[in-house]
Amino acid sequence: MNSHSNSQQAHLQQQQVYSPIVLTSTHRQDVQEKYQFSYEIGSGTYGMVYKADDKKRPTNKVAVKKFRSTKEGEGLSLTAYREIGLLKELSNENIIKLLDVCLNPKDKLLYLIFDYAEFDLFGIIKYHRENQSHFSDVTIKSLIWQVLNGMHYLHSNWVIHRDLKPSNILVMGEGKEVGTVKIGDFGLARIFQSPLKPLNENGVVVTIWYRSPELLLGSKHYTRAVDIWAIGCIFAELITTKPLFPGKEKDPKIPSLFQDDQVDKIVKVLGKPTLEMWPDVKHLPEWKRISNMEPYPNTLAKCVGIDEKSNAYDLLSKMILYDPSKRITASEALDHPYFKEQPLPMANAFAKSPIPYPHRLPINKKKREFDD
Ligand SMILES: Nc1ncnc2c1ncn2[C@@H]1O[C@H](COP(=O)(O)OP(=O)(O)OP(=O)(O)O)[C@@H](O)[C@H]1O
Repeated sequence: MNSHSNSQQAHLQQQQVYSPIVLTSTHRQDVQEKYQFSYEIGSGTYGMVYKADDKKRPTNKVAVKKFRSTKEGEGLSLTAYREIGLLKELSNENIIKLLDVCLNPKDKLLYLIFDYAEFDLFGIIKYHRENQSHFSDVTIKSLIWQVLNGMHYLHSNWVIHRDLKPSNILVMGEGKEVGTVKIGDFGLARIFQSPLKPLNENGVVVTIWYRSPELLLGSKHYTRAVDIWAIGCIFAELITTKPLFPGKEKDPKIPSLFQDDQVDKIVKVLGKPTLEMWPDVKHLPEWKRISNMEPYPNTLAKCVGIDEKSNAYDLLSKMILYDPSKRITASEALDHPYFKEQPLPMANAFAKSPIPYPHRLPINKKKREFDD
């Protein structure tokens, strides 16, 4: 290739990278003009979540996620805006609908507007744990089937969630979708930050309980298998109502990212990973740290309290598998005999309406004004 075509190509590449993104008027709208804020319902890594009404369709409740500003002077990259635009295109019965994107001219913050879901698995599991009651088999199966169905859709569209946990698994509380699972927060981890840090810059704790062993051992590559591991952990948690691997997070001031206690919790349930079961583990940066550990037997069935010969155990053990390349995929899991035997999964996971769990409350138990 001659130098002329080389420079032309470089110019073209530059155009591709720096072509201006056209922010439509919908993006630049004042959120308070479009949405009537009720109160704050929670906060997480990225900012606060509010319950609100869509002023044009007041019967429609929405959840508005207000993103914290990034460091002084640092806006969101064009790539981030483009990716958010792509998330708006995603649509499946088991993922939460991103309805609108607002760049608020007043505070210059980004707001994402989602369908409102009355419940999430964090609250629902907590309710059962505190009441010492258990989920029925049909509820567990319906919840896991729907999570896998939403995840299969995301994975087929090249979206890896990366931060799946009970508070991100929402459940609709009313209307024709009552009892339906909606996966929330998908795509955000990649756009905004890596969830590898135990504590983010704003001091919000990021849970490591659902983190896969390959990430814990230092892999920098996110694959679909990290989401399957998290779903496996949530499956076990639904059965027992207790987290399967509740590791203690390390003090973030300690420089190493290696989470000893989290790894320890996993090894004590699944046994020590061997090169036979996971040949590629030897390439992971932190492999040395576990290669000298004592061997343990695999006690997963006992820890979860299910029969080793059951289909439920077979599926669970294929999700919570050390080697990510051998871990079951979402599409294979949906085809597993567990979902073909009675009771069959249902669209309303709770098989009754209204769903008998406490509704979301304002986080300060009193109405909070949007701007205070
Ligand atoms: N669409 C929604 N409808 C109703 N509640 C929601 C919706 N999206 C999120 N929430 C709730 O708002 C709260 C805060 O959510 P958020 O996703 O910001 O944080 P998180 O999941 O607790 O933590 P992280 O940000 O680290 O993932 C959670 O209780 C979550 O269930």
